[in-house]
Amino acid sequence: MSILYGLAAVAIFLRLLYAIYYRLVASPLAKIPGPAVSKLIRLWLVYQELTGRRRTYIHDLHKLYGEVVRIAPNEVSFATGEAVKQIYSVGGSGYEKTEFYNLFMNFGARNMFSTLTKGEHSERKRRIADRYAKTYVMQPNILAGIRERAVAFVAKVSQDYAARGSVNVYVPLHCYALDCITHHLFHPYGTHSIEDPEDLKIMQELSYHDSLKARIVQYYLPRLHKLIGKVGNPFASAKKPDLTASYVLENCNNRSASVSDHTVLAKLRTRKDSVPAFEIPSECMDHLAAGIDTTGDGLCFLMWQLSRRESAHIQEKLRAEIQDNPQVPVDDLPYMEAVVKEGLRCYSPIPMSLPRYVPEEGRVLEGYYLPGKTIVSCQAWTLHQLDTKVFPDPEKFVPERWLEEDGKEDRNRLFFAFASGGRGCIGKNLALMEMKILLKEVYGSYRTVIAPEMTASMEISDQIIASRPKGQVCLLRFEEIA
Ligand code: HEM
Repeated sequence: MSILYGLAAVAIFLRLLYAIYYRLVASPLAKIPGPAVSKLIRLWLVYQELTGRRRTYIHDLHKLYGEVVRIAPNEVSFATGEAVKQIYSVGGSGYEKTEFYNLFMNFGARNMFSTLTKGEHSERKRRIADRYAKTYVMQPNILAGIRERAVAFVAKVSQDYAARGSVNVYVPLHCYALDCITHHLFHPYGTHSIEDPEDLKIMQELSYHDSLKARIVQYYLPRLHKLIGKVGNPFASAKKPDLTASYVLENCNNRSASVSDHTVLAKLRTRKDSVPAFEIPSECMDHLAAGIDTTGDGLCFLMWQLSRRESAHIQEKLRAEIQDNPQVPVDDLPYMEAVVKEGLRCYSPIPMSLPRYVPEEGRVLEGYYLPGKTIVSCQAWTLHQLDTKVFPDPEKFVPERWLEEDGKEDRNRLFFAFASGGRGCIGKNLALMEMKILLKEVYGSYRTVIAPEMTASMEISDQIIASRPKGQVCLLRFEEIA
């Protein structure tokens, strides 16, 4: 018996030795630079994810090892424009998504964002893409809906400022993003969370969740997640967005017949032939969630940055452009465009890596052979900073860099805030118009500065894929321009 145990121990030892040899030496990925620990085990990367440090960990590895880094035994991170093109754009939608995106199913059903394969994705995208096309978003009735919410935002902040001497813009900005996306999805049943305390609860439920750890456990250990969820372990219990779910289900199931023709829901309903009824709430819930924190946090970081002392001249320049061109559409203001783009470069609402599988046959990328099913990704945070020839002083907020002709192509190639290719952000045009219209309403009439009592951290805090200001408080003063 003891001989058998001995043989088993030797077999396990040899197996382990071979695994180490394979990962460090024989694997096709062995030549890719990276720390030995990453080449040997995924656990170190998972630890970074659990502690909300994946983005900065990968970024530091890129600074140390260069544009291509092996971050786990079967995972490689890239930071070049060529990799962006190959991974996310070639063949329309690029490489297939990994199971990570299962986390974004809603009500047990898939939606466009969480579909893994190209075929399924393009079928879903065809159903609704026109609702987010630039020409569609630029229609007067759509823009009027956004402007109406921006005016409500300004009314709310000026009222709160008069009452308290500073405004925590984190709250009304997320309300604004929620009200805009629900207008696009469900008008006339969009939320009015800027003014209505009941709708405000939906924003609070969505924007103050703390589910990072639970979702990492759910991704890596789905069975354990289910099991320990039953005994109320905090690692397993991502808080369910019940109010939001009820709101979405109510609109999709009970009010759908009477929503306006321009809405996404109306479009989903008219294509009954191709959209199974049970998938409609999942799709709408995804757009609602995708539209709130991204635009809300992007605007929050941007307004904070514009309110800092060192940005005073930028704010003045933006205000001058707005005031000198009252009749020019916001989308045609070059400095506004540069300010928004620089905001999204410095504070990408989705700064994390977007994982994809190398196709079965394998691929050569940036000179390295990658076998099929290797996980590859790029992250906006690194693409926007690593190459200092393209982005000199990358940590500085300099909108002017986007106005220079020299190097324009390279900058645009590395700009990844909305990802790119067929699976890039469908809400990009809507989000950009929301941001620009709000900035015009605010900075055309107000000067903002950081309130002296502002002590909350504006450090970027990573969530499962998006990021938000760590303190979730941003106190600003609003001084009316005479
Ligand atoms: C500043 C605001 C926004 C940013 C920075 C942003 C960024 C992104 C990024 C990086 C992706 C790709 C994610 C991935 O591949 O894992 C994405 C996808 C997506 N975004 Fe946005 N987003 C923003 C606003 C919005 C809004 C307002 C909507 C409203 C509908 C939206 C809806 C979506 C959807 C549905 C997808 C999935 C597209 C697909 O799979 O084809 N986003 N977004």
